[in-house]
Amino acid sequence: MTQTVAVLGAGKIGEALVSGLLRAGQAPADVLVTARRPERAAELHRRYGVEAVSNEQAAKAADTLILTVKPQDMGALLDELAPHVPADRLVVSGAAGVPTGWFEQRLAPGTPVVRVMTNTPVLVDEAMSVISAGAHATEEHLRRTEEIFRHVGRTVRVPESQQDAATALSGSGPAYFYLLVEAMTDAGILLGLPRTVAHDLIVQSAIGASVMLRDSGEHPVKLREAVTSPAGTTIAAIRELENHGVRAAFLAALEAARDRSRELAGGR
Ligand SMILES: NC(=O)C1=CN([C@@H]2O[C@H](COP(=O)(O)OP(=O)(O)OC[C@H]3O[C@@H](n4cnc5c(N)ncnc54)[C@H](OP(=O)(O)O)[C@@H]3O)[C@@H](O)[C@H]2O)C=CC1
Ligand SMILES: O=C(O)[C@@H]1CCC=N1
Repeated sequence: MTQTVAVLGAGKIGEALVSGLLRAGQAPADVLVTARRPERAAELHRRYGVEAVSNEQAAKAADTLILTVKPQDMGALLDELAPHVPADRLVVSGAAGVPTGWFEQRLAPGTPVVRVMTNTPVLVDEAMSVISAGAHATEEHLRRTEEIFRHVGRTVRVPESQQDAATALSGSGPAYFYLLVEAMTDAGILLGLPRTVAHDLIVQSAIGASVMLRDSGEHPVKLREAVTSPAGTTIAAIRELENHGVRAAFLAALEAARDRSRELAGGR
């Protein structure tokens, strides 16, 4: 990796990407960051030794620009950035909802744009990053993007038409698991366990179940069946989950997340 990468709007996701790039061997001199607040810029410089520059300087200096501001801040960023981005730069957007066409309309004709939906496990190198090409992005641009995001987890390519669904599933996905852990810990307390014990039991069960899902190659139904003994405890719980419509709640919830991602496309 010898190309310069700039992370514009280095908040939670942007900082995790900077950290991943450096751990993968990219020299701090080849990584630029931008921030809205001077104290945030200083913090990133202190932590990682990377140079904090203006958005305009980043646009002029970096081969790849990764935009990690919130969707609602993307309009202001593009107004500032667009006049300074040469058409041979690769622009990677990490924002939920915003289509590549929106960037293409604001950048010089022919500028390659790639859209990525990652997730917060990027902080522990276990991200799921979902990648789509815009109209002018070639195989080489997709590979460059994959190379960056592979340092912090897995990558998968999908057509851009599937990005709002991917945002609902893996972009927001970690939040659903945290909610589940929270609810199950409360249940443990209801059953008389100390909070710390309940938390540890659920977290380790979640880790064990996740590793089995990833490594066994078995369908989740098979894995669940192996836990569910005839007339046993698990089926008693599953009856209640079905009675309370948990499966239907997930279908409705992910539809709502997908719809919100679509709405963000028009919200800047
Ligand atoms: N959080 C998540 O789980 C996921 C988020 N995403 C997407 O990633 C993006 C970033 O999310 P996240 O990291 O959580 O958000 P953060 O708010 O942590 O990071 C965004 C950063 O951009 C800065 N910023 C805003 N405008 C500008 C500007 N014009 N120039 C320079 N910096 C600017 C903000 O500054 P300030 O600190 O002053 O606000 C902030 O530090 C979003 O688009 C989101 O849709 C994608 C997948 C998962
Ligand atoms: O909630 C959000 O809008 C962002 C995008 C995916 C996860 N967090």
